[in-house]
Amino acid sequence: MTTSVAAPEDPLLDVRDLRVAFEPGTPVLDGVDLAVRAGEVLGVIGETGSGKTTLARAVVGLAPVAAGRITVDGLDRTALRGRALRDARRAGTVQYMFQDPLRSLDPDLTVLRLVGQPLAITGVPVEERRHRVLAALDLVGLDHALADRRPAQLSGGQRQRVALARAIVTRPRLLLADEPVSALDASSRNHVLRLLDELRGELGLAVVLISHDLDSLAGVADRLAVLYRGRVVESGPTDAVLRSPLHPYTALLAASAPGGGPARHAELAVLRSAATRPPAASGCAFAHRCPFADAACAPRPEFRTPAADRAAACHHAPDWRTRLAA
Ligand SMILES: Nc1ncnc2c1ncn2[C@@H]1O[C@H](COP(=O)(O)OP(=O)(O)OP(=O)(O)O)[C@@H](O)[C@H]1O
Repeated sequence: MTTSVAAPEDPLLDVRDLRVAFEPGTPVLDGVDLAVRAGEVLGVIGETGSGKTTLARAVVGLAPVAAGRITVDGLDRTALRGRALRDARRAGTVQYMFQDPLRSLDPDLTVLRLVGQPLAITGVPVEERRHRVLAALDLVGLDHALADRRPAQLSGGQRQRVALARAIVTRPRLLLADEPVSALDASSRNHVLRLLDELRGELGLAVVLISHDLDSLAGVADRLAVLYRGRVVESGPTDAVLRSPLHPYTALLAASAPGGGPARHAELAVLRSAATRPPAASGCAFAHRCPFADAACAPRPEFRTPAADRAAACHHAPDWRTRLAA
């Protein structure tokens, strides 16, 4: 079952039919497909518990993959074991920026040591390490004078940049940034998002940008994947997805975002009007909350636009909007 759209060129990250379960029989990710090209930012949005962090952790080998395939630059990472897995991790091709830099950065280490850690692991000599750390600090706009400070002596925005410098110091091909701006004020948030945008161009990075906040993604993500209860319910170019959502859940997210306008408020009222029922074990993941759900929603849904650049896991994707207007 496929609910996302493969990028037109060979993707750098290709996730197919991914299933992750911490307990048997209760998948946290249930048949996720997504693809990201080099130089592209894919925004992954979804409410709390939808599986965003688990998706990123699965890509870096930190979550139990029950089925499916994760390919990075042509290498099937789910097939790696033992030494091959260790080597792939140490190579630093894929970097994961943790959600909370205050907790993920060792409080006892200086910025120089923190950012240099991934290089130390790969055996880069001290002098070269220093040189590359300072170059990474330049890239993220941090003054070299901060190199001797520890995390507690930095602002939230500076800490987030240290986390970013640490993530790019190995010159990765793929960066998974998990809520990189959620703890920041508006000005630092814009700064870090702009930085990510520049870095993907300068380094040809493929970026998976995870957020529960549509506003943070709207300005920087080329495409969006909307996660709901462990499934990608909609994917496509950001502007198109936000302008005319194909899935009622995406419409609910878009209408709830600030600046929706009166038309969106009316839509929101309808979308929120459905009485919530217990979720069904099969079929559409959103049916229990959807005002348009009917018997047609019992099989697992898939809809694609004729140009195949957008997809939605909704049987009613072509017609629910007309019913909304009726
Ligand atoms: N190690 C684990 N063991 C058991 N269940 C887990 C584990 N990690 C995550 N989960 C469960 O998987 C589901 C998805 O969690 P995940 O952290 O991926 O969601 P999320 O979308 O990133 O949420 P948030 O926006 O709150 O960070 C949740 O129900 C969570 O309780």
